[in-house]
Amino acid sequence: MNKTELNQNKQLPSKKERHKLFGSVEPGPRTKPMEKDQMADLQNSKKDFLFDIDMVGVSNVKHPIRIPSTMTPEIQTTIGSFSFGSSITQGSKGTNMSRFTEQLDKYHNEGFAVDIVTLKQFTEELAGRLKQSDAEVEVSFPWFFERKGPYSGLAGMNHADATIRVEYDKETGHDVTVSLTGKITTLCPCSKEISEYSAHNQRGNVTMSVKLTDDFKEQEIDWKAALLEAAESNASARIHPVLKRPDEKMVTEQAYENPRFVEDIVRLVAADLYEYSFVEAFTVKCRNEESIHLHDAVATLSYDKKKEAE
Ligand SMILES: Nc1nc2c(ncn2[C@@H]2O[C@H](COP(=O)(O)OP(=O)(O)OP(=O)(O)O)[C@@H](O)[C@H]2O)c(=O)[nH]1
Repeated sequence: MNKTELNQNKQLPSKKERHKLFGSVEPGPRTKPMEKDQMADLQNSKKDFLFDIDMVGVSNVKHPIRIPSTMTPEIQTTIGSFSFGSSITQGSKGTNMSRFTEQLDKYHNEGFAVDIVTLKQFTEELAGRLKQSDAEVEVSFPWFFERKGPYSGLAGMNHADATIRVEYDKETGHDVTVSLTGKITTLCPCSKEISEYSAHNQRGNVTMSVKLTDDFKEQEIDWKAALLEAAESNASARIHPVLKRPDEKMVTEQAYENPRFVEDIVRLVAADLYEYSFVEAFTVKCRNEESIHLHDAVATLSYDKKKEAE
């Protein structure tokens, strides 16, 4: 049916009358100032407000961002979920929340590419804008990468969940922690050992949180690709978007030849992170979605190379 054939016989009241019908009322008298400089500024009141606050800010801010990558696609537009904050002292009532998103828009207008150098600059500038001695910014986003079938070479897109967290303090400088959750295939070693045929397998979620060394250079290392490789190269098999039968055979056999418990995964991934010179400390978690249970199998391992050096 097209526009002219539609039967529109109902006589509706005007939009203004409709709003009134549903409860809208005439605006009341305006007694408070409209000009910014005459408005009360509660958040900037100075008094003894009992406690310092560790962090106050905004979270769950969705924004388009550009992500550079050494894997294809080399630049991608994706959606970042941001949180911003800073501490405030006992003497301040509140922070100026509009300044977080105001700064985000400034960077957006300058073509915000979310890399570590830019985020460090962003966080330091934010502390200045807030007139605080510290600030923190965290952004999480789905990072996409091309993956080819091992035999056919047919490509498709996979993704991993990435997070960058930058903490800035006027006294101590920047601390950067990056995280990546990649998905892998694991095949149960116990099931393989005890069964006449087959072995059950799982989809594993490997989350690596890594504190970067102060001299980390992202022009030399793509941390996303490095963490993904740590997870996938230690798995029973990698996960692929496109698999033809020869690919499927290869992936199935590879998983059977490389059985892994959840404990094996966290230890093997930890070994790779230990060898990465840009990693100062790390936590590895693996959560296997079990195919023979309704529950998941989980393991966590943390290591701090700085403590080892002490
Ligand atoms: N501090 C504080 N602000 C809030 C809270 N809830 C909402 N707001 C925000 O207060 C913001 C406006 O505050 P400011 O950023 O201080 O605005 P302003 O004082 O005009 O901004 P400046 O000119 O930068 O000082 C709005 O964006 C609201 O979102 C809250 O719980 N605490």
